[in-house]
Amino acid sequence: MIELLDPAEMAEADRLTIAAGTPGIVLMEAAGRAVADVAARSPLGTRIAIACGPGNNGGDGFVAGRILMARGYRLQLGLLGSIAALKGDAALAAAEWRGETLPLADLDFGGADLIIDALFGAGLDRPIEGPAAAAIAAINASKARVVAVDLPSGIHGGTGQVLGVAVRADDSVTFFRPKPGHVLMPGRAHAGRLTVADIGIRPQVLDAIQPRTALNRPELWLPHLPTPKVDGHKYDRGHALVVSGGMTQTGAARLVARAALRIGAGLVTMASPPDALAVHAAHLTSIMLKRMEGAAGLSELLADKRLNVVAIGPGLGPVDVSLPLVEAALASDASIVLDADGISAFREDPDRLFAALRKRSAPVVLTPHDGEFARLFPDLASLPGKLDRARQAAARSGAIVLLKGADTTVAEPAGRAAIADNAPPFLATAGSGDTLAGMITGLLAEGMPAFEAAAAAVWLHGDAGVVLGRGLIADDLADALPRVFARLFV
Ligand SMILES: NC(=O)C1=CN([C@@H]2O[C@H](COP(=O)(O)OP(=O)(O)OC[C@H]3O[C@@H](n4cnc5c(N)ncnc54)[C@H](O)[C@@H]3O)[C@@H](O)[C@H]2O)[C@@H](O)CC1
Ligand SMILES: [K+]
Repeated sequence: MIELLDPAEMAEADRLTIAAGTPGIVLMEAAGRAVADVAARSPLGTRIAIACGPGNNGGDGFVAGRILMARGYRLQLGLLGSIAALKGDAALAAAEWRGETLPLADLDFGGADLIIDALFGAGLDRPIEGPAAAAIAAINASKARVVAVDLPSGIHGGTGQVLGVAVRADDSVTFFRPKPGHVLMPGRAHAGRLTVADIGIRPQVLDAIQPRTALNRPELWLPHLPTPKVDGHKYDRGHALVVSGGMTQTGAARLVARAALRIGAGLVTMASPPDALAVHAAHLTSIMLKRMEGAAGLSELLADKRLNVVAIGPGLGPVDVSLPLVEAALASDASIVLDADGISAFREDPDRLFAALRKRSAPVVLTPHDGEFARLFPDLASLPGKLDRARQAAARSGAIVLLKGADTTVAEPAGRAAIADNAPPFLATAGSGDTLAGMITGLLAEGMPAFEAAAAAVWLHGDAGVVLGRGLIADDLADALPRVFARLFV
């Protein structure tokens, strides 16, 4: 598992390591060396400019400068503030630097082939302005390759937000573990290629820190992915019910149903309003079809306890239709994936949803995009950072909250969260979200725990996008799953 440590957790990792006997300057030496190694992928003769800030990020810059100079690179180093004002490890690192230290404003970024951005890292705590902002503008205007130390300066390590202005790096070199800000947008786009260097912090410090955020990678959920038994039966793999909208909007529900079946549900049944039965009958093959007369009809269907998951929301229709249906689903014992119109149904009264959620024992996964999120959690929508938004929404609602985007974040009420970075831009296409809802539904049907099911579906959906690449449409995503699984289980 790849844990993501926010700046406070990372500072704690440093502190514990130093307390256990490794001096901070030893960590800084290792950090500076890792930066120098990435910079040194550019050949000798490269003209390097190093921009150092007033804290330990700048200290890393001094170390990298010393090492690169010893390797024969031509370089200039500029400092924001004075050497005399440096403290602690940064002061020690600067004392070992034998070259000239220019005022930051005197650095010739335009004449550099490579810029090392060591202005601010984990300690950035306010918007950047003044001379540092001018330096960042000059770095971004230059044609040089940019290597950021820890984080691109201006990106907040916890949220990925830009504070004022931010460096656009080609490479970022971080230490021990990545931060949420390396994965959350726009931080990920600013960071470029990420190198995570070992600087001698022992993974045992994580036992004390207990990080709650991880990168969404298979290690996180693979141990929970159900494997069908050799002597098993389709009834062992769950039975999902997908609730369809009316005659003119049935496609979304079929995307959900197909994805649920493809990913592994034993059986999938489409619950269809009477007017849409003929349309579905013309399209469905391996998915079963049942007639559903309004909310009462849905309740009747859900009296069959073998239906262990309900997917409801995609193409469901306006609030007068959708609200009673969702309330009928919420009153059942089944797990629920609530998406799209099913979420918007509560825009006038989100507390009504939260109250219903508190009464349930089976899990609910909410899968809003930003607009739907703002309908349920208007006060949280403006929080900086998707991670906090998802986490606070999960805590408030008691549901697993999956907040979509290039950095889809899944959070559970107890605080665990996973951030994905594998979705290609082609995934942002009509019906893609319906397929994702279906993938979660299928994994829940098979009995996968809800947080892991949501995280797994996000990753598998992203990988289906990678497998298909340019030209994909949502209809293809479910059908790409066999190839995705083949890659996963090589
Ligand atoms: N022993 C350690 O703690 C280690 C730290 N490391 C480096 O240390 C960095 C963190 O060091 P620090 O905590 O000193 O923090 P930073 O060096 O990131 O920045 C803190 C300094 O910048 C100032 N500052 C913050 N925001 C500003 C703004 N918007 N405008 C102007 N000034 C601003 C602060 O007042 C403080 O002086 C990491 O990112 C990493 O590069 C590495 O050397 C590994 C070891
Ligand atoms: K930096």
